[in-house]
Amino acid sequence: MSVAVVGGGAWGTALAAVAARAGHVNLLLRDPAVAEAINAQRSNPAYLPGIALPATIRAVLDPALALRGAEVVLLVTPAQTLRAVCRTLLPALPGDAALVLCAKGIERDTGLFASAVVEAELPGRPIAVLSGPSFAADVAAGLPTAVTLAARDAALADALARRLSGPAFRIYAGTDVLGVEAGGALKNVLAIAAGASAGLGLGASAQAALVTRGFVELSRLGEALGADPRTLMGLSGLGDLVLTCSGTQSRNFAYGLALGRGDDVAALKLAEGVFSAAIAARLARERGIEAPIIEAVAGILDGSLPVADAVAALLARPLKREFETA
Ligand SMILES: NC(=O)C1=CN([C@@H]2O[C@H](COP(=O)(O)OP(=O)(O)OC[C@H]3O[C@@H](n4cnc5c(N)ncnc54)[C@H](O)[C@@H]3O)[C@@H](O)[C@H]2O)C=CC1
Ligand SMILES: O=C(CO)COP(=O)(O)O
Repeated sequence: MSVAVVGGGAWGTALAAVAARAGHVNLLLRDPAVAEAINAQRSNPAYLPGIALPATIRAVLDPALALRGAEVVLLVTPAQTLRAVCRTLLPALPGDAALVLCAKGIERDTGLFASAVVEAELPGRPIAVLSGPSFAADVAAGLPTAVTLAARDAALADALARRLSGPAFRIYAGTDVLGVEAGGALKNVLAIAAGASAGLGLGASAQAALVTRGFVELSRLGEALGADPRTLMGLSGLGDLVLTCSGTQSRNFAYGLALGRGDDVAALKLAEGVFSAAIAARLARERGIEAPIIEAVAGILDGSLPVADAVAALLARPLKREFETA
């Protein structure tokens, strides 16, 4: 299957590098300087510094050229850009190309996950989602990584998992599209909380409590949205939550850390949780799901809740059972 990747940032470049081991990959991006660096120097210093890229990646600026003959198209731009990117691609997209959605987020204006956005913009296309604990730099460097790819059509998921896996990049196939998306989007919000806790110097015990109680929120909300609990316990839920809450290699954690320390966040890299927090909190509220950590992150980000007050509010919650017994 011939592959094209849309988005030449860290993750798009890393996924193109894996897919390019099995054949030529077109990488569609916007910045001529990045395209030039990839084609001439086999590197992407703007987004993946220090990593040598295979010669089988071709960076392309023209959608028609990039997508010609593509059987699989990976969409790897930030979640909030997905709808606009679909509209840009439509005239050039081969009708039967399978779309693999790799962004982790919730569309802030609609509350839709990526698959619903793409189904609305490009109806009738075969769609899969890919998510799981995987830092772009690790994947591009060939370090062992495992992720989940889900499509409603199980045979499509299996075929895509085979095509996109690499020697150290293991893709587990599944059919729970919503579960994979919910895990990937919600863990970003929770990683901001974990980073803020570290920035406030609350210690490793608080960190563990946040990750654990955060996972309860991810599970409750994910299940209320229709996710299979086993997916949420898997790579794209618990797995990615653990990774993203583990340190500053995560941009969401780094963003929270800066908030906790009172540092400026303006120049930080993309942190998808910033855009998903308020809508995640709203989705929880609308479904009557208790999600105090997600609510706290949303409040910190919209400026209504000082970071220190968020901690006090979480600690002041009434004591309760850890879980209800039948
Ligand atoms: N970096 C990582 O380790 C991982 C990232 N992801 C997810 O992948 C998605 C992309 O993240 P990164 O590549 O890391 O971000 P990035 O910030 O490194 O790159 C974003 C890319 O999207 C392009 N872009 C931004 N707005 C655009 C628009 N309106 N139209 C077309 N292109 C646009 C930028 O030019 C850039 O090439 C995010 O949803 C992220 O959560 C998922 C797994 C790992
Ligand atoms: O999704 C990721 C790892 O799985 C990347 O996390 P950050 O976007 O927080 O860097």
